Amino acid sequence: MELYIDSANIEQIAQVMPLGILQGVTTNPTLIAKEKRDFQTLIRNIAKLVDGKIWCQVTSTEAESMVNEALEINSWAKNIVIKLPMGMEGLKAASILSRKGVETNMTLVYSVPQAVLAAKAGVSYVSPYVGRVDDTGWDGMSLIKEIVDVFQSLQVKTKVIAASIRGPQQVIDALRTGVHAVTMPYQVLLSMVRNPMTDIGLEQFMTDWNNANM
Ligand SMILES: O=C[C@H](O)COP(=O)(O)O
Repeated sequence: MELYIDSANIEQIAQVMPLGILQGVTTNPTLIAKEKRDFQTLIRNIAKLVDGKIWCQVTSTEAESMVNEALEINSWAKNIVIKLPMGMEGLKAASILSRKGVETNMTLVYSVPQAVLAAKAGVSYVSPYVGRVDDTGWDGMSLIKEIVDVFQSLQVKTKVIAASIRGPQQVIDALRTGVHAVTMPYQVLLSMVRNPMTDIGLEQFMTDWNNANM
């Protein structure tokens, strides 16, 4: 079971990595853009905080440029791995990069056929978007389950990382499908940690402890 935080925010990442429960960080161009910092500097700084992988997406649109960009990003730190967008160019780039031994993750996966093609291109991970599928009126979790089942029955080595997660229960539902990994936003991770009953219980313990005349 691999868990990642879906964030490019240094403060959030610095807070959660020491928990020792995450295998790394996933980013995307939207998350990077939100930080309003120099791309390379930001990724290098995140890489220093992360004991694990930092997934960084290329923004080029043609396979050849995607490959060059991926190789450049990949050279910034040892733990940086590459996200490619699903499509003809992404598949081409994935095939080239996998032959070069660069670890890749095919993102924006919305169907089992897309996941199968990405696996054939040699990606290490596919990222189906649970929340965004739900937004369209379809069932994101069923998509995850179908991809996991097809990969298992075909003995495909590519791992499935459930992305676009909107709440703690979705993390658990995704894990119950047999998915290899889940990436979640900071707020979802906090919601998994916290429970009002835990807070009430701890407050009671401390009150009783402090009131005791020992
Ligand atoms: O990069 C993939 C993200 O997990 C997408 O999540 P989002 O739908 O919350 O933007």
